[in-house]
Amino acid sequence: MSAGPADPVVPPPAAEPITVEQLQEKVLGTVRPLPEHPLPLMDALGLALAEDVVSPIDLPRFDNSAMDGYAVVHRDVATATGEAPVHLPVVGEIGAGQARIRVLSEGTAVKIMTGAPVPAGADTVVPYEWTDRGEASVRITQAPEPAQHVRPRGDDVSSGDLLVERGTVLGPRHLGLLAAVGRDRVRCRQRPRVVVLSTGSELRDAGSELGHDSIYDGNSYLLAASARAAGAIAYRVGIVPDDPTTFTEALHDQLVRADVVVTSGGVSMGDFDVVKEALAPLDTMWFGPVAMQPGKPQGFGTVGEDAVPVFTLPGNPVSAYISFETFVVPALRRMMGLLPEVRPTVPARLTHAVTSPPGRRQLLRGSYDESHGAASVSPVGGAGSHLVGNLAVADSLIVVPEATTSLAAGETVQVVRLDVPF
Ligand SMILES: Nc1nc2c(c(=O)[nH]1)N[C@H]1C(S)=C(S)[C@@H](COP(=O)(O)OP(=O)(O)OC[C@H]3O[C@@H](n4cnc5c(N)ncnc54)[C@H](O)[C@@H]3O)O[C@H]1N2
Ligand code: MOO
Repeated sequence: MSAGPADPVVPPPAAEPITVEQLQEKVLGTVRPLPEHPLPLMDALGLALAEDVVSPIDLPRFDNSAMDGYAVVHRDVATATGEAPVHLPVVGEIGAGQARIRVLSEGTAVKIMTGAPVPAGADTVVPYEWTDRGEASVRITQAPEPAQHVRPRGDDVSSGDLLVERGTVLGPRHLGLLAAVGRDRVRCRQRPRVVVLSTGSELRDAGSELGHDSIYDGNSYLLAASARAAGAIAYRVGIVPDDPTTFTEALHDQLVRADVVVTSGGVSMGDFDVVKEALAPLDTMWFGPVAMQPGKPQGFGTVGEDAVPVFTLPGNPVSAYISFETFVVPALRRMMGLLPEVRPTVPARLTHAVTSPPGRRQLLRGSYDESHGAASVSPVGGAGSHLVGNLAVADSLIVVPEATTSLAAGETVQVVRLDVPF
């Protein structure tokens, strides 16, 4: 039997895409909440509180004046009018933080400033506007109500009150309250440290010269800024060329300071897809397509002794960004103890018709508007995953479900609002 022509190389069958939810489940089944620590208040902004905070003191801490004026005994001034003013000797002055006079005798008045402690014996404050502002003696021409302009101790917060509940996401007002009762640290889950690596031999740093075939590395800024916006600490590592050994070394160098690693590029079908080449042999990593657009080629798993979660996002900028929002943000929120983990969608009326390929959930860039009552969303630019100009203008993603290939203007769609806290 004579030898025939060599058998053609048959490529392995393409992997079946998994759904967005399946990859989210894989991610959330892997990442764990980070440990809790007492953190300085300013570092706790945006984090979930990991303790119930009970007030150790009353607020106001002492009866204090709500006005600049005179502290008096109400009985002494009850009859004061313009026609029949009351005159009282002034025994001194009490400034906020300068309360040398602690007791007031009947038949006298003491100057008092807003916030200063009302002396024992006094029960009412007469504002300057109802007096002649006398120094040695004061003429009072209007009678206040009993206890008027006195802010009583414990009126706002009582010692022992539950001030901020475990799980509350701390905003500026919570931090203000916690500091007001004397807390300088609170227990929170620590922020994840996210290392961002951009791969691609075509990449150059912003600010440097471009060659005829090079482009600027926008993704490391896009992803590091997204990590910071999600509440994480971001380390933007330099560009890694398309060389698997260099990539593996760069990755392992970074693991020591990473709770999460995010890479961009090198995960598709190309001849230089460095990330896939370096990590696909690990049985702790998964690579495959996800039924979404942009963001089809994805990889996720863990690397190193500490099993650091690694997200290998596609290099196209819009794909990288949408993948980060869809898969990395829920992981970061799980680590920080923030709920919900996946950003919720809201309904809105579509202003223009759109089309979409079958079998993939399309996430179209959109501009959301609720200024005219009902919520609406307009598509921004095309669907191409290289269109960063459009991405910067968009504030939302229009969700076109997998089985839908077209939507008419006026239909209701689900929208991911990108810039609103959740
Ligand atoms: N034969 C096939 N080719 C491609 C497929 C496919 O299924 N079969 N999928 C396409 C899809 S979808 C995507 S998304 C991309 C993903 O490719 P990679 O993750 O391997 O990314 P690269 O090839 O490295 O880069 C893609 C694109 O993005 C630019 N890029 C990369 N990094 C950056 C960066 N840091 N800043 C700015 N721009 C970046 C890069 O220059 C390329 O233009 O694969 C398709 N191909
Ligand atoms: O799926 Mo790719 O992520 O379209 O650009």
